[in-house]
Amino acid sequence: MISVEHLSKTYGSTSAITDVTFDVEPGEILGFLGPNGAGKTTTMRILAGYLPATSGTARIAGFDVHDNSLLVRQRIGYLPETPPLYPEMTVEGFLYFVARIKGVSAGDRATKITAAIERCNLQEKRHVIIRKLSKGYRQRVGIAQAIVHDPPAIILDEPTVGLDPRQIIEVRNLIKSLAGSHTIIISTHILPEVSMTCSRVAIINGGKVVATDTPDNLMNQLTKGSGYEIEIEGEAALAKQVLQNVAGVNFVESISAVGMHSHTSLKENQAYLRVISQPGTEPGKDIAAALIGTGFGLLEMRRVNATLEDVFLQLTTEEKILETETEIAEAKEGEAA
Ligand SMILES: Nc1ncnc2c1ncn2[C@@H]1O[C@H](COP(=O)(O)OP(=O)(O)OP(=O)(O)O)[C@@H](O)[C@H]1O
Repeated sequence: MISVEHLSKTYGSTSAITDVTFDVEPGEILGFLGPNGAGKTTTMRILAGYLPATSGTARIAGFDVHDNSLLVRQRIGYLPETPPLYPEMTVEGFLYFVARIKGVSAGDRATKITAAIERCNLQEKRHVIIRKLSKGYRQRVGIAQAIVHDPPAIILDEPTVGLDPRQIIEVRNLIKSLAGSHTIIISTHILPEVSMTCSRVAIINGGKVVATDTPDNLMNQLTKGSGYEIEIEGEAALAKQVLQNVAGVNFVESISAVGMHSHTSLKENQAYLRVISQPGTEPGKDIAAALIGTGFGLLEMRRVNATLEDVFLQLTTEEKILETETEIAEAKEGEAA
């Protein structure tokens, strides 16, 4: 339904996005996740036909967003970061206006507007002037204007920014209810938004897509992934040696009480360890047996799964670390010369 290939955009000498490629299947919700300045809004605006790309192509429902921008605009609903609302219009008046410019036939307008109002739970505010609405209701009007012509594809740029926690839940539920019958892209820098709402995620960083997969697959692929937190009685250094030799164990590290998910205060001769297991392995039983078999007291052991936050941090910070290491190496070479 949405197909993006090798899309790049430069603003003067600033490269906003580089070689962005991804697809969104019909009925899917794709989370376009990235930190501030990653290139999310630039990509959303190109997809919505509001900004020309420097190179590459984007197609929605088979139409090129640049060559057929009018046809594309009729087939998408777009909620920009700041919804384009007319504050002096009533909710219903505004939706009539949008339905007309989106090409909804006069005979269909009343039905489609009522459907959008009901879908966005705006019945009570139908005749209220937009200026008088709270931020949460305005956002719902923003979503209503994006769906009023019943487009197959919906593009939402940071749809929950500035909302309070209750409004955020309402807007997320509304977005989820649109999936299936619509294909949706949500751009966000908020991780929970993606794991709660989206079936797939594309992570963008520094203008490049660094991963595209389901949240679960991304977490499974994470090398520094799932494992166990263990509280032992005995010497940490010795326990680490024992655990390093257990099959399925990737590495072992000592952690402080603060690093434990649930912690009690440590007594003398007690330690907390984190064991990271190799992807696809479950060495829990062998870890417990190895510790007890070598005379350690096993006070607590719990499984800890990688979170999307871990994936996100790994994917969006790795390049920086490499850069820094290169910089350090170059600096050292410079010093030696
Ligand atoms: N009109 C512009 N002129 C010059 N540079 C721009 C322009 N718009 C965006 N940029 C730059 O392009 C890059 C990507 O910006 P973009 O707004 O797409 O990121 P974003 O992921 O949406 O960020 P945010 O979450 O902060 O909105 C940034 O470095 C930004 O400074």
